[in-house]
Amino acid sequence: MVKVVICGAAGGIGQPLSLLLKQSDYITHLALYDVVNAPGVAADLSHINTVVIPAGVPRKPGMTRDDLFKINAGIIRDLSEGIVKNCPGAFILVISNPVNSTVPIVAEVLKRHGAFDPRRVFGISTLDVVRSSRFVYELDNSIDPRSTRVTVIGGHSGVTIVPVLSQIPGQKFTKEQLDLLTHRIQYGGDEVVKAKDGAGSATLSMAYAGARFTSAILEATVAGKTGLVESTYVNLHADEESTAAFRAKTQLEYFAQDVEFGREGVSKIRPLPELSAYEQTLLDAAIPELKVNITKGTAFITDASKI
Ligand SMILES: NC(=O)C1=CN([C@@H]2O[C@H](COP(=O)(O)OP(=O)(O)OC[C@H]3O[C@@H](n4cnc5c(N)ncnc54)[C@H](O)[C@@H]3O)[C@@H](O)[C@H]2O)C=CC1
Ligand SMILES: O=C([O-])CC(=O)C(=O)O
Repeated sequence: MVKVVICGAAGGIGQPLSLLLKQSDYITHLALYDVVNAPGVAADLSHINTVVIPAGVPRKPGMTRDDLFKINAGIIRDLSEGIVKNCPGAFILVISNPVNSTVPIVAEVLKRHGAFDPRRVFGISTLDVVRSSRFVYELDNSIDPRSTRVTVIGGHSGVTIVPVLSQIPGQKFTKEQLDLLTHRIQYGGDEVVKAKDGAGSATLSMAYAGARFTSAILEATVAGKTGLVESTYVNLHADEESTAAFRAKTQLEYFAQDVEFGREGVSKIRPLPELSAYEQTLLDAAIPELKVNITKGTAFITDASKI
């Protein structure tokens, strides 16, 4: 029996995401919940394998993802409490923004209850990867977006999104092209928010990205497939050994990076790919911003006076 629950299922992302996940071979029971039936109050939510969370408000033009913190932080905290109560061992896949802060909120709630396993909590940053291969293809039609996976590291907002375009085989982008691509990838979400003009943010592309990520998790955790890799925002203690040097150097506890999945969720966090000087500069700009985002999420649970 493999139960998956979507919290915030009535929303823009939740609806198409549920349609895509209904086609999964691995899910025997897909539960869809919205506000009133969040896990904290639902009775039948034991034995949940995976919880996908797109609950919360999306941006309007002119807002940053961080502007959503005021409303979404509390929603994520309450849902996390519900998860602890009903299905503490579930894999938790967070879509709700600001992902850089909402993932630490989930972790801190779970820690409070002694239920935190860093291998099982993920921020879904797959949309940055999807956008990267699409935008690269628009610039160079000889690159197939279906088979060209761009590693995106850092986080999921603005300057914290660091696409590692130098790793694309045979790429020869000029500085001008790199600037253009990087900006589009970092601010692709803003482009959509602006185009929707008050009607929300990316929904169908996020549903696609969310279904792709959830499917990879299920293939690894349920079907035991190996070798599945996605860039995702995780707590670096999920793989103490591989991340020790990076944590010591940056003092970061959370970071998006290529992660290999296994039966328990994270099986390995891949080492950072070799970065060009251009990408190193992007990473240097991402780190302080990430620290602020992470501290804000953590403090929301541990010491609200710091926010
Ligand atoms: N990680 C990513 O790459 C992306 C993240 N997002 C984020 O996903 C979130 C959802 O976006 P949309 O689906 O477009 O928004 P939406 O407003 O269409 O839907 C949100 C849903 O959450 C529900 N909800 C609100 N409070 C809740 C609670 N306490 N418990 C359970 N459900 C609750 C609402 O009733 C609604 O059904 C936003 O925060 C948005 O910024 C959006 C696109 C990409
Ligand atoms: O930009 C937003 O608000 C939604 C999002 O995370 C994205 O589209 O990448």
